[in-house]
Amino acid sequence: MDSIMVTGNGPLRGEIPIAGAKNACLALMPATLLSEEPLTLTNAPRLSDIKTMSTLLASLGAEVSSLQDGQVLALSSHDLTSSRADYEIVRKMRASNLVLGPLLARFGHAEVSLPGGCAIGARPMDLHQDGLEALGAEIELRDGYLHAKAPRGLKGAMIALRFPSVGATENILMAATLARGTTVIDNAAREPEIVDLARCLRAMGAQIEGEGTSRIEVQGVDRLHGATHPVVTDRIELGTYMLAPAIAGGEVECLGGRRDLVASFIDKLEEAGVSVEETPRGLKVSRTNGRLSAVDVTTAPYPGFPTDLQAQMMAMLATADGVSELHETIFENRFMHAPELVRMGADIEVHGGTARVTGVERLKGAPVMATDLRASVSLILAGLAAEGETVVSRVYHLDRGYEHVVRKLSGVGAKIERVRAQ
Ligand SMILES: CC(=O)N[C@H]1[C@@H](OP(=O)(O)OP(=O)(O)OC[C@H]2O[C@@H](n3ccc(=O)[nH]c3=O)[C@H](O)[C@@H]2O)O[C@H](CO)[C@@H](O)[C@@H]1O
Ligand SMILES: C=C(OP(=O)(O)O)C(=O)O
Repeated sequence: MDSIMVTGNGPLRGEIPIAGAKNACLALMPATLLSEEPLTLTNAPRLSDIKTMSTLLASLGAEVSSLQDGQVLALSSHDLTSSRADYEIVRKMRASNLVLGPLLARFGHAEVSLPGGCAIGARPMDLHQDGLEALGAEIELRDGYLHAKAPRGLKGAMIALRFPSVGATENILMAATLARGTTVIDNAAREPEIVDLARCLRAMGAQIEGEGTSRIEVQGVDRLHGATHPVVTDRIELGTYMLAPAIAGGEVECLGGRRDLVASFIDKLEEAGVSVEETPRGLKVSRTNGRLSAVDVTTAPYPGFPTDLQAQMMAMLATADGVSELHETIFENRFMHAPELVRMGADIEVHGGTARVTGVERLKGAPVMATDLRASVSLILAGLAAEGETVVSRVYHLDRGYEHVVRKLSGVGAKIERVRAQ
């Protein structure tokens, strides 16, 4: 297995282009299942998760072509042959569950393997299931698969989510586009990826209002048509690279970055002493003077502080002056990076959903192991300012969500390389 070697070598300078959002693209791709006509996605990120979703869609009979070095995805679901999402693919990536709503809406039945938990938490699908059942689906769990059918078709309904789940909102939203009548999703997730999905569905002919608020209303239509849609900027990749100069010092412009995508995250950066400036091309981040200050962070659904930036933020706070508390409220087991940061000399105590980080002057390079996607990149960020060499193993987690990480970071002066497995 490949690993990444980083050597802390001082301030970073230059620009980093930010890719299209993994989590938006993973919801947009299954939207192809809703229409017989082609869907083209531009600004797609080049990631292993996107390849996994392509494989899943191809297993259902969809055609997926990757054009322009992977930045354009041409999808067609004209001749679907299967409505079964197999365990062998679903187990590799939880977002595979996003084919459930579209398949059910298009075919009136679907069998989707239950993804199961992952390193960060149990991640059940009860909200997806309850929402689709409210639309008239009958769903039962058999042999590890959710067997869903809607013998009389889907019918619009009032659905109030107990929690604003991103995936459940996406599955219900996609299914509702082809349901008869009006669907209202209350306490809907408000993430930019939901807004992006709604915009794409609208370009395909869906009637949707309220995306980006807690109440989404959908008027079902008989059919959706083809469309071309640009994937929204990846706010998590953006936040990750904004932390590179915050940790290592220097000034980096993140091209394509927008303040509104990461406003609550920027509030915390600024509170810690990082400077963030909007430019015509994106966001310029700099840290020029001295040590950063400790800040407390609580993760929350959008527009709150994203759980997907919590690990990376911890890497920054590991060397801030004072004691920071990080409260993780979305996933029950998302501090797996803490013991690895401790191996690098960080002072972190974890009690349940709270991590108490006492900033140290400097981290020291060490061999560390990534357990999930954001944990792996947090260790790379920590390595940027650590003394000596940090070797991050299990890089396949990183490949799920960060394209060209070595190229992007070495482009701003970091000493980083991928060490290929023998
Ligand atoms: C591919 C993708 O877009 N992944 C993102 C998506 O994941 P995902 O869509 O899985 O996240 P959710 O918003 O659904 O999950 C948030 C919380 O709700 C719980 N829950 C969710 C569904 C359900 O039916 N029942 C239930 O209890 C989960 O266990 C978790 O504790 O949003 C998360 C929260 O912003 C991000 O961290 C992930 O990167
Ligand atoms: C948790 C993440 O992804 P997924 O939902 O695909 O596991 C993530 O992107 O940080």
